[in-house]
Amino acid sequence: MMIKYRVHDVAKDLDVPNKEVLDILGKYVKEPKKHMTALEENELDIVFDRFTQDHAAQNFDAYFATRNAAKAEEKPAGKTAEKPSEKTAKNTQEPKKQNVNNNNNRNKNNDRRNNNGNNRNQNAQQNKPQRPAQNNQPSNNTPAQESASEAPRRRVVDTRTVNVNIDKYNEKYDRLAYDKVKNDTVAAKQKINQKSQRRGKPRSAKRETEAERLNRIAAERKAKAITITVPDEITVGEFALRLKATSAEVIKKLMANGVFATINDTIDFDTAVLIADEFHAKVEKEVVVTIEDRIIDDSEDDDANLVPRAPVVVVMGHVDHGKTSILDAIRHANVTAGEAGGITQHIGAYRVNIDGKDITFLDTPGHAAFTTMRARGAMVTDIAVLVVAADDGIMPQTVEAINHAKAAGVSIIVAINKMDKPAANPDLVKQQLTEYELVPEEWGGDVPCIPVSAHTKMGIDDLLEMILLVAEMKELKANPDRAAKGTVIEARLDKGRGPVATVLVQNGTLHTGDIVVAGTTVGRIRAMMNERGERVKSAGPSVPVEVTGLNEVPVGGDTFNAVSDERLARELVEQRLTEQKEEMFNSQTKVTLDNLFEQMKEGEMKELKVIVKADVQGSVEAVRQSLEKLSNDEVRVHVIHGAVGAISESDVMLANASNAIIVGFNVRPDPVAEENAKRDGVDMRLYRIIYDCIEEIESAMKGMLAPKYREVFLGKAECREVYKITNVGMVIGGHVTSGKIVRGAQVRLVRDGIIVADDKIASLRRFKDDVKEVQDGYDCGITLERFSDIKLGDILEAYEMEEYRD
Ligand SMILES: Nc1nc2c(ncn2[C@@H]2O[C@H](COP(=O)(O)OP(=O)(O)OP(=O)(O)O)[C@@H](O)[C@H]2O)c(=O)[nH]1
Repeated sequence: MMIKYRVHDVAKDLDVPNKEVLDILGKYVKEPKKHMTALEENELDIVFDRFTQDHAAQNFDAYFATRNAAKAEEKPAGKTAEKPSEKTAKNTQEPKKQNVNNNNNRNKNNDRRNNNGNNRNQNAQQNKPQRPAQNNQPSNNTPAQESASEAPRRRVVDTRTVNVNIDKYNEKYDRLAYDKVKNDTVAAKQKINQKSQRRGKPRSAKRETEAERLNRIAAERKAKAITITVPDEITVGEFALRLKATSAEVIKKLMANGVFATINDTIDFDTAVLIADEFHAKVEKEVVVTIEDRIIDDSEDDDANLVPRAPVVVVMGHVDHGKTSILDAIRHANVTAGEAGGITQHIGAYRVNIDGKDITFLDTPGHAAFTTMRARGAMVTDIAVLVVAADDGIMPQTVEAINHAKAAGVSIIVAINKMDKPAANPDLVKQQLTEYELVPEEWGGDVPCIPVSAHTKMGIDDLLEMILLVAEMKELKANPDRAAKGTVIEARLDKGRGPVATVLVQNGTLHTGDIVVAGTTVGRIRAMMNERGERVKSAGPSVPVEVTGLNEVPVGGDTFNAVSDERLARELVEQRLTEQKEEMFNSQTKVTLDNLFEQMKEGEMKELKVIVKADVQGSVEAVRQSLEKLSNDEVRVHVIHGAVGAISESDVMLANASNAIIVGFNVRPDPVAEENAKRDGVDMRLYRIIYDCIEEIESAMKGMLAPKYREVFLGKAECREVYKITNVGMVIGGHVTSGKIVRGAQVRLVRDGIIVADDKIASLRRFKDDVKEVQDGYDCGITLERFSDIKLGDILEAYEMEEYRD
């Protein structure tokens, strides 16, 4: 389609007023034209020719001079476009240009017209450089032909002859691709190139070897002098890890220092410091922050916060010397008429008030409770009242009580009781006391001796006064303004109230609602009650209260603490329970006939528990009776379970839980039981004759057990066929299921867990050959020396007896 090229278009492209184009046309064309008139081809030629002639440049130099000046002002984008144009201009020699013009002007005019819409502006710009070429080259063609050919020709040449420096771009691409490959994983080709470059080179050239790494770390260590933290004890492996060294390095250094330890062995802090020094590392003691540290306030009290507290008193003495009577007398002496009947509670401790001063008595007479508490690390009492009956004097339990009180470092006050009795001889008691380094005050010593009578209440007040006096001397103090800490005096499970505990607050103040951890129990104090059965909201130092709200019954002597965080408190209790279980598990040594005597000697074994399994009920009973008759003064033999049948998994479980040994008569353990017994260390003794069993256990109890032989298991075979061969007898077609079957070995024939025979292997064959042994997984033919009643499915257990010394 022909695009209309109007006058004003031409004028615009030539960058001249419409009038100039119209004037040219007016000169050469008859018909008058207007600016909207579309021009014919010949008309256009005329315009371009005329226009070219009118605007011709003088020469190329002049053209380029003006061109370069203009270029400086142009945008950079213009530059690239300009370069090729210049080249083209230079290359274009005058005769050549003429030809081009001559040959192509018509076609190019057509091109130009076709591209008219898009290229008008471009044409206008390109027109200017065309002028000098045309000017310098006076053409034989018509002006119209020459000028019309220039613009389209330049445009075409521009794109075709641009000499792109491909190498430069390749170079740039290479650089870009390399960078990208370094950071990313693109440019596959580049990657391949890199890989191929790497091929043939040793890997170590790029990667650090292990030795290099270690050297580097060692150098770093030396340079930096790292500091590590180490607890009291640390395993070699963990220590090496913290040192950033290998275990082998640490073990080597340890050996050099005379310590032979493996990776799992522990070394103490001092050794760790020594070794760390060789690694140029400093060691700091690791402070382990436990849950206790976080929730229990264990800080020392400031003297300024301390206030006097009531003494805590325990009453001790020989049986029937009047401990309970004295405690009752004190309790009643302190009850005013109005309160009579108010004392209905027994909470394990009570307080009396003497002239405005309190005394707390532990209502658990006897040194047993006192000792139990001490054994649990609870230091509860300040003063011990030693009750000695004036008519009886010092007796064995009095001595024990003295020793316990002394060991605990508590002050002793002697109450010489039963003074109302005619046979009372207080001087004798005092005399006896001196024998135990308790010198009465009146004899120049420091032990107050108060004659009392629980019956007549004589001297009770003096006793209480003396307690207060001693307490005063001791300057007992506590800080009521902190979280409570104390000891569980006693505890029980109440049907309606759940766990109930009497606790003695020793420091701080306990409030209802407090979260408390007591040993392995935890809870929020629901209610508190004093010894009068009155509800109280708080209990300060030396105050005994009965509390409810704990999740379990604590143990007397457990320390309790009011804590700050319930969740952590529960976690702490869980932790304590786990530790307790582990401790129990570790401390419990399984009883075996071999260690029975040791355990008896150490007093750990008071009762030998036995589980009896036999093939018939008669044997079970016979064994039970025979064994129980073995009981002596030191140990009682107790058959905790007896039954017929093979030793089962549950027998082993029972033995494990109750620390018993298992005795089997003509029975065998099933495979699971055998495995479990081995794992749990349960002693399983298997006999065929009751007498052997009795003898062995008896000698074990006497420490005489020294078995010289033991059974060594060889292997098991299952009877899969039975053949009867004349002159040979019964032949077992067996399959070895574990270990090996050996010719001449002892063999036990087991049917449904019961031993049906104990015999010897007479012959062993593989196919037709006699063999010495047959391994696991193979079939074989077996004959026994004596037993012939063989059945399919019977198990043959081959074993041999081995002599051994302890
Ligand atoms: N005559 C007289 N008898 C007393 C006196 N004190 C206690 N008794 C008697 O001594 C006996 C034992 O008294 P308890 O108070 O039970 O003695 P205990 O030391 O608590 O005894 P156990 O709890 O068994 O250790 C009782 O029969 C009392 O009546 C006293 O001062 N005078």
